[in-house]
Amino acid sequence: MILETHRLTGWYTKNKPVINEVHLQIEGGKVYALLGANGAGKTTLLHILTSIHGQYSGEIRYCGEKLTSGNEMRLKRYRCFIPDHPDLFDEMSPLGFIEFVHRLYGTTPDSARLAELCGTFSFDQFLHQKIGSLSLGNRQKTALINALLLRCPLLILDEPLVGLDVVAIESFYRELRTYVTQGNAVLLSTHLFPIVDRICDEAFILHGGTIQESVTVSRNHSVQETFFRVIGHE
Ligand SMILES: Nc1ncnc2c1ncn2[C@@H]1O[C@H](COP(=O)(O)OP(=O)(O)OP(=O)(O)O)[C@@H](O)[C@H]1O
Repeated sequence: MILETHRLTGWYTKNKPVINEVHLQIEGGKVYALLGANGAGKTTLLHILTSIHGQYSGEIRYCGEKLTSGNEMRLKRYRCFIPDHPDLFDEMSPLGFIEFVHRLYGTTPDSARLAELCGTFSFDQFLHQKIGSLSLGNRQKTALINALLLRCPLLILDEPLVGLDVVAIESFYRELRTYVTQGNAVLLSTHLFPIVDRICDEAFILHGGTIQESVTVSRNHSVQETFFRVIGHE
């Protein structure tokens, strides 16, 4: 199992949990969606999993190892997180950023794969520009290309399509599928059912602070219907 949580409870104000006793199991080879209404706690959950938010109880295990404050930096190599609006360094170029993050992970970017991804995402002409001068979509592509190059066992994405054009979205779908066929897993939060139907294998529905349903995505089963039933809307 790449990621497991046990009784994960997180809060901003003590005794007012935003997520409550969440159990997750994420295995390699699959793309998982995290669904929930506005304010359901999706970003909070992703921030707890990636050690951005530290007010939680319960257990998080990456590849069998329990996450603690002592091994946070070491276990970082098991996952890569892309927030909905990535906070990149404006003065750096995308290439500089990619090299910088790889150094933090104790590795170097694969230049052949970088060239391939730049082609896939029509990104060659932006690789040496200042990040601060890039459009939202191209900033998003910087974070995405970097994450795909890092090849962490788990890629975690918060609202990944923000800013991407239709061609980039198609490439993104293909790249995620390839990523998981190599034994990795992807966990993404989204409000968009087309992305769930198109690329996800499983969907977690977060409501009332807990995962109310874990749905296997298939042609015979409408995730959207289950979602509306769970959150109490027709
Ligand atoms: N920094 C914060 N301090 C206090 N409360 C917060 C903070 N961030 C989020 N919350 C609260 O936690 C709850 C969950 O918010 P969160 O952003 O995790 O939801 P979400 O499911 O990602 O929402 P959305 O779909 O709107 O992005 C909300 O009630 C929100 O107001």
